[in-house]
Formats: sequence, structure tokens, C-alpha cells
Amino acid sequence: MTAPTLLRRNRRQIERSSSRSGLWVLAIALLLFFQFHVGGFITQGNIVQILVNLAPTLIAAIPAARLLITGNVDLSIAGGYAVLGVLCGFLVSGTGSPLIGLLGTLAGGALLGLLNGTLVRVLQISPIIVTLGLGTVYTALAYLTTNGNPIYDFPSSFSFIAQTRIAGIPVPVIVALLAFAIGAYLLSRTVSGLHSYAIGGNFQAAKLSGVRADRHVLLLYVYMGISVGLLAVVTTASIGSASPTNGVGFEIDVLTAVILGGVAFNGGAGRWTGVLIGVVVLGILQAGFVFEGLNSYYQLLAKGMLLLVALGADQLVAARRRRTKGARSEPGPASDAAAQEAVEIVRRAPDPDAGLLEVDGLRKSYGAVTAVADVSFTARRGTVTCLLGDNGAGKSTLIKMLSGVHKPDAGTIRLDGQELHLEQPADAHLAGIHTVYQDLALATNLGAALNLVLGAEPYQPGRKWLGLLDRARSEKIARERLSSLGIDLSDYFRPVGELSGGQRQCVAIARVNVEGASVVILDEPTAALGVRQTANVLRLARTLADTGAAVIIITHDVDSVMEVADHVVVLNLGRVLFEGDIDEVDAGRLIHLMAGYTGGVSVAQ
Ligand SMILES: Nc1ncnc2c1ncn2[C@@H]1O[C@H](COP(=O)(O)OP(=O)(O)OP(=O)(O)O)[C@@H](O)[C@H]1O
Repeated sequence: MTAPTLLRRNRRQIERSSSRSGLWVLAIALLLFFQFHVGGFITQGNIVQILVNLAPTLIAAIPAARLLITGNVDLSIAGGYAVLGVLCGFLVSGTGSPLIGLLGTLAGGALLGLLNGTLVRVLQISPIIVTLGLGTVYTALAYLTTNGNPIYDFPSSFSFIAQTRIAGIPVPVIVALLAFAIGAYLLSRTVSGLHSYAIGGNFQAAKLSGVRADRHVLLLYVYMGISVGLLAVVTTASIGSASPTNGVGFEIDVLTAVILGGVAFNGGAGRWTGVLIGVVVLGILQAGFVFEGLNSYYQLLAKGMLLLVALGADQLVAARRRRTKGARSEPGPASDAAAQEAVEIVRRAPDPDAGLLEVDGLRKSYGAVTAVADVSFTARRGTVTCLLGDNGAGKSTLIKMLSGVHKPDAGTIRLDGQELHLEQPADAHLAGIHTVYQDLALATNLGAALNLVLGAEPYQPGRKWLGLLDRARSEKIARERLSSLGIDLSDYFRPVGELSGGQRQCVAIARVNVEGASVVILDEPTAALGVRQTANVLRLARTLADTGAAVIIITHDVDSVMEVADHVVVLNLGRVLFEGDIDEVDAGRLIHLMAGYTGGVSVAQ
């Protein structure tokens, strides 16, 4: 790694850690404040008590953070806490077995999680509404099954476990720290953690990359449910009773800690270290209020205000990120792709023996609207074919048929002489047809390295069973793939949302694995790009064609067509108005053709 790269990366790491170090400073300041204001706050006994009080929040924090990172939320955790606590109470007092209580409650938690996740994904409405409704149902169930009375009569072994200490640390704290550590490991080191970030960054891009996004979110709700089951058992054993009032307002504690720790409410960002310090700050505040002898209503008020402050800070960070993204749409640093000198595009003479994509008589209607009436054209391997047309000409519908998103009503698609039956996008992928959609291509919160391996991530050698992502190999793969296309980025882990538009488009195109790509379709790749960025993207399209793919570019931009195209197809009202080689037209004629005006040009039949 070069010195400037190292410096840049270090700088960003420092920037990231400094925002967390602010919270650590706040935690120490709070400790000192309560120590000097009331006295006796920093004692071993009090610290252990703070940890015991924090145990439920610690257990719930990472699963809650992961849901937020994917752009979801679970507001049913207080209701789940109540009903699962009651379930645990019934099981332990009914059977006399703490083990049955534990296993039964965890299973109950998994079921609640499954219900939450299924309704969120199936109903496709806001997870806030779904989980708020379900949480109310769970709370009601806890009251209905107990008539509002606590359950007490547990065997002594149950409470004994909770009161046992190992090396001076109570068992509930050890359980909570273990649960947190496992969650942090899964989030930060594994492929599964990467998928959470990718889903939060761009759900569609993650899905198109092969991440099973719906299943992932469903499993995260189950993980959340099991964690709530675990904390319900821990609390019931610690308190020695199960009551439907347990956990009132608990979701506010968890969300406050997690958002305070820097997890973005809108998804895509957050780290376990931030979550940990968020939980610690909340724990110190709660204990401090008790020490100060403040009325519990003030505690409630303070917690609510803290949540508002955390949310406000989150929105400020999000707004800053948006502004930075806007500002960085300008050309990037000198060593990056968009700033590389635009190289003149050299067209090679088409190879008459190269394979062909042949589209013949394609037709597609949406109800009464015929989007593609009758389209036939050819795109030769090793060449760039530009597909032009005014708004509503049928370009998107045509590429959706070529990508397996829509099934044609009539017509055939042949590749190298073989007819293709594309029922779904996976069929097009298998046939070697890759489409780069303008807005759906990248998870902007991840770096180029992780975007390029998404869906086919390398695992650390011999550690696949642990799910460990091999970041170094991801970077190597990305570096090789991008450099084979003539792109050199200074930092492969810099979120692509921070790259310039041209760089982003280059990374999106590089997601297409050149080996095995027979047809590459680029949907408006130069829309909203500057002159030099456009030149680089076009150069990339030419490089792809030189590897032997048939490149099809959908565009409105006549200048780009004149610069890069070997072959041109103009669509108008769902029909081919013109098909021919680039030397048969000039820019003026293309503009006329796009407007549907054929004056003097040979028109395809
Ligand atoms: N899902 C749909 N349901 C109904 N009509 C549709 C649908 N998708 C497209 N159409 C109609 O089909 C026609 C062709 O649309 P299409 O999006 O394919 O054109 P386009 O050339 O890609 O346009 P643009 O450049 O504006 O994206 C339009 O009249 C459009 O309104």
C-alpha cells in the first residue's frame, strides 16, 4: 500500500474513531460528575451493579443495531420482553426446570421473531407500524395470561444461577457480554455482517448481486426474538419474578443506546464499538439518576430527550453525508479513475466471424399499452451497439426482456446461434448476459472492494465455517478486476457513495465479471456525468467490447454515440426506426431519428 493511501485510510479511521471517542469522553465525564457530585459512585460494587442493570440492553443491542443497519426496526421488543418473561415464569414454575424454562423461552422468542419478520416482509409495510402493532399484542398477552400478577414460585436453583459470580462477575453479566461479543463478531467480521450493510445501503443492488435479502432480514428478526428470549430469562432469574410490567419502555433504552452509538436510523451504517459505548453511556446515566435520587419521571424525561438528541445527531450526520456525496460528484483525486487522462477510443474492425446477439420480432404489452411492438436487431461480439430512443420508445422494456426481468409476448432472442428462453434474471446471467442498471448497481455505503465481491464473497482460507470474510482477498480481486479495465482507485474500502459519479459508474460496470460475459448491457451509463467522466465510462465500454463481449449501451446522448458506437439502433414507439453502422449516420440525423423523423435515412423493416 502506498504512503498516501495509508495516510488517507488512517485519516478516515481517525475521523470515524474520533466521533466514538467523543462518547467515551462523555462516559468518563459523567462518571466523574456523579462521583464528585454525590460521592461513592465509582466503586467496584456500583460498577458491577451498573453492568447487571445493563445486561438486558447489552443482549438486545447488537441484533437491534443489525436490524437498523438493514433499514428495519423492531419496536415489539418491550412487548416480547413482557410475554417471554411470563412464558419463562410459567415454564420454570410449572416444570421446576430452569433448562426447560431457558429452551422454551428461546424457542418462543424465535417464533415471535419469525412472526415479526414474516409480517414485515410479507405485508411490505413499514416495520415501525408492523412491530408496534405486534408489540402491543404481545404486551396484552402478557397481561391476559397473568391477570397482571407476577409469577414467583421458582426453584432456588433458578435464582442461584443468576446470583452466582465467576471471578467476581455475576453470571447475567457474563451471559450478556458473551451475547454482545458473538453479535459484534458476526456483524464486523463475517459475510453475513457484510450482507446486512449491503442490504441497508441498497436493497435492490444487494438482491441483484445474489444476496438473499428477504431471508436475511427474516433471520435477523428471529435473531432479535431469540435475544429478547435470552434477556427475558436472565432478568426473570435475576429479579426472581416474572411480571407483565417487566420491560416497559425497554425498546426506548435499546434504540437510544444504539442510535447514540452511531447506528444510522435509515440503515447502512454503524459499528459494534459505537453500540457498546452507547449502551455504557446510557447505563451510567441511569445509575447516576438513581444515585442523585431523582424521581423516576425525570429519568423518563431524560431518556426521551436523549433519544431525540441521538436521532437529531443521526439526521445531521445523514445530511452531512448527502452533502459530501453531492460535493464529491465532482472529479476525484488525481490518481483515481475519473481523473485519469481520457484516452482516445480506438475502434477495431468488427470480426465478421464473431458471435451475435440476434433479437427477432420481440413484442411486449402491458395491458392495453404496447411498449415494444416489433423489435429486431443484432449486436455483434467485440462491438458496441448503442440503443437510442426518445422517452417512452420502449428501451427499458426491451432491456428488461434481454435481462430476463420480463418475458416477451412474442419473438426470439438468439445468442451465438442458440435460442434463449429467459424466464428470470438468473437465466440471463447463466447465458452470460449482464445488465448494469443506472441506480441499482451499487451499495453506496460499501467500498469498491466489497461491492465487487458482493454475492460471491471470498472466505478466509479454512474458516468458511466461521463465515469469516477475507477482506484482503476482496481488495485483491477488486484491484485486479478494476485494473484489467484500466481503473486504479486509491482506496478500495472508501464508500463508493463518496466517489465521483464517473468513478461510481466505473465500479458498477466492473461488477460485471468480464470472464464469461457474452453480452453487457449498460443502462444510461453516462447520464448526469461530466465530459471527462463520460469519456472514461465510454473507454470502459470499449474495453469490455475488446474482451469479446457484445456491449449494448442505452442512451439519449448523441455525442456519446458518435464517440463509442460501432452500430446504432434507434427505437420509436416500440419499433426499430433505424439500424445501421455508425458510419451510415451523423449526429444531426440521429437527433432527427430520435424524434421519430426519418427524412432520407434508410429505415429498418
Ligand atoms: N410497467 C408498466 N406498465 C404499464 N405501462 C408501462 C410499464 N412500463 C412501461 N410502460 C409503458 O411502455 C412504454 C415504453 O416504456 P419504456 O419505459 O420501455 O420506454 P423507455 O424508452 O425506456 O422510456 P424512458 O427513456 O423514458 O425510460 C411507455 O408508454 C410506458 O408508459
